[in-house]
Amino acid sequence: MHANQPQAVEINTPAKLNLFLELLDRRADGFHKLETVMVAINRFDRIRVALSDSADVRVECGWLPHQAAVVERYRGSQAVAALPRSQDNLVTRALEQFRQRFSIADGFRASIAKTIPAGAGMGGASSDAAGALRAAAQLCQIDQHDQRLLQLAGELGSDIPFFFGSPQGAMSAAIATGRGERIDPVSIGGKLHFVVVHPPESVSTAEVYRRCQVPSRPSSAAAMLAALVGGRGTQIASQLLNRLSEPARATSEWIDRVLSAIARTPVLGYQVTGSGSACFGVCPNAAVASRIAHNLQAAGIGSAFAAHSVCIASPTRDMG
Ligand SMILES: C[C@@](CO)(OP(=O)(O)O)[C@H](O)COP(=O)(O)OP(=O)(O)OC[C@H]1O[C@@H](n2ccc(N)nc2=O)[C@H](O)[C@@H]1O
Ligand SMILES: Nc1ncnc2c1ncn2[C@@H]1O[C@H](COP(=O)(O)OP(=O)(O)O)[C@@H](O)[C@H]1O
Repeated sequence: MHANQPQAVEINTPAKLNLFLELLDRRADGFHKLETVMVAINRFDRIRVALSDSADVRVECGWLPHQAAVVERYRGSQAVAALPRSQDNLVTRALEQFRQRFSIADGFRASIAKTIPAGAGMGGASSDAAGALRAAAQLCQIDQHDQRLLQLAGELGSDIPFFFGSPQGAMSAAIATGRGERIDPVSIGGKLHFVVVHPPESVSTAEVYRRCQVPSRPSSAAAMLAALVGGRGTQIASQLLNRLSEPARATSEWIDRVLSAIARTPVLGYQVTGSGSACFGVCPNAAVASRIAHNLQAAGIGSAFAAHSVCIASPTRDMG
């Protein structure tokens, strides 16, 4: 280790919402070619990664108190995704692969404090894995935008590269193609405001993709991209699309309940995010988003919160 090398790195890993998701084709390997527009939002897990003299990877993962209370309230009623044990955590796989790929002799210790609901279509596991890889890269003095690192990220999970942000500077939204691993940053004309509702039932991404259908004439994301540049909530709301919403609704009855509750509020438009089960509404501003979140929370359909778009942040060093 060099004298000025950080011992540990921390990073806030954001959740994402899919504003647009269209399926283009089913590939021979079972994955789907898609076009999706994702935006990072201010709901974060916090991950700390440290180097270790013992040549292995260990990961601790737990809910922060507020989210733990939400999970506890619904435990036993419906399947709220449990947090995986260390060996099944995507972060463990990410750090193990990182050690192999970059021939790192040291081991890693990681701890994750979670607030992003699991199995919600908000990308929590992918964001944690991206944070772990970016932190490990910083600890080992490897450039965070090194092509080998991005390649590894894409192999580990389709959504992981989005959470690396852009080497060109601050990025909060992007269009993802391929199976989701090819990222092009998208400009947005201002901060976007949302209300997000996560029902007390998680959904498996693989199960939703198993039930999906590729349309014969897929829609294009072009109008959504233009609406984002304009930054007007009403236009963005009119372009929301999610081709996975039907198979997601068929997988969990909660999704229809949440969507009808959101439909009764003054949101500008609403949709399922990713493969569900969380749904969101586009709001004209922060005050409206908070008021709607408060009312939806009282409706007993899960956990509701206001959110806004954020830039994907850089890891911070800890020399201690
Ligand atoms: C649906 C989306 C939309 O952003 O997000 P989530 O709902 O998971 O957050 C993504 O496409 C999810 O990406 P991610 O969660 O990284 O999926 P992966 O781990 O790569 O794949 C999980 C499973 O989903 C299916 N899969 C995933 C991506 C893709 N383009 N086509 C697929 O068919 C495959 O069956 C795969 O085994
Ligand atoms: N660090 C992690 N955080 C949350 N879930 C994880 C993690 N690592 C692996 N998983 C597993 O991945 C599944 C889905 O991950 P998540 O990102 O929360 O949902 P989604 O793919 O719907 O966005 C979880 O149900 C859990 O079993």
